[in-house]
Amino acid sequence: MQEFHAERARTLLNNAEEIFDGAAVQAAVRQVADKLNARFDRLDNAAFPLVLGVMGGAVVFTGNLLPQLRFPLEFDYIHVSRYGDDDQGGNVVWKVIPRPSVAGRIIIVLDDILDEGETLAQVKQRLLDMGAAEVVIAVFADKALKRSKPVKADIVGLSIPNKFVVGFGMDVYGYWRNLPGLWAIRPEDLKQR
Ligand SMILES: O=P(O)(O)OC[C@H]1O[C@H](OP(=O)(O)OP(=O)(O)O)[C@H](O)[C@@H]1O
Ligand SMILES: Nc1nc2[nH]cnc2c(=O)[nH]1
Repeated sequence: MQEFHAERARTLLNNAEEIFDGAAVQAAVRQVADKLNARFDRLDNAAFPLVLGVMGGAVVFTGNLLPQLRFPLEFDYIHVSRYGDDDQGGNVVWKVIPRPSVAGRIIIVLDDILDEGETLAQVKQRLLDMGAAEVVIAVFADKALKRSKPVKADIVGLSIPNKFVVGFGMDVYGYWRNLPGLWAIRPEDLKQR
């Protein structure tokens, strides 16, 4: 079990660079909401989508986005972790799996970040295997990588550089999910670079 130290948290943040401030973050969430509303907030749309937040990182994005969605929806969550308290991904660990009621539904998956894409690729495949009719992926941030990813997001709030970021739900070693903006951690402060 990791020990937490307030001083370490403050040092990580002091060395970090803010790459999107709170206003830019909120504008990005609004853009995601606009795109989802354009697709689902229509009188001729009989679909009743199930919105699934991918915990824990999506908690802030989800909480900011949901009140901006104007169409009838159901909300639920799944819980998946690939990074744990590390800054590099490992195996995808399912902590809460989707409920069987995903079968036949249009699912809107919300996640904070699409990085290497392993997490959302597995999430999407699992939902389709369980009989989901369609999976629409909306991410707050899509990280620019030089290689291709195993899954694409349908809706992206921000395209971000290839840096390890924290804030707006994202953590470094368990710290700083609570920041309103997005910060890039100084590479020298990461365990694995
Ligand atoms: O595209 P990938 O390289 O697979 O990474 C993206 C995933 O990493 C983060 O989750 P993490 O495993 O850190 O768990 P958390 O949501 O609890 O922060 C994030 O929330 C995504 O789900
Ligand atoms: N906090 C955080 N979690 C991630 N998971 C995948 N990429 C990232 C990242 O850049 N920051």
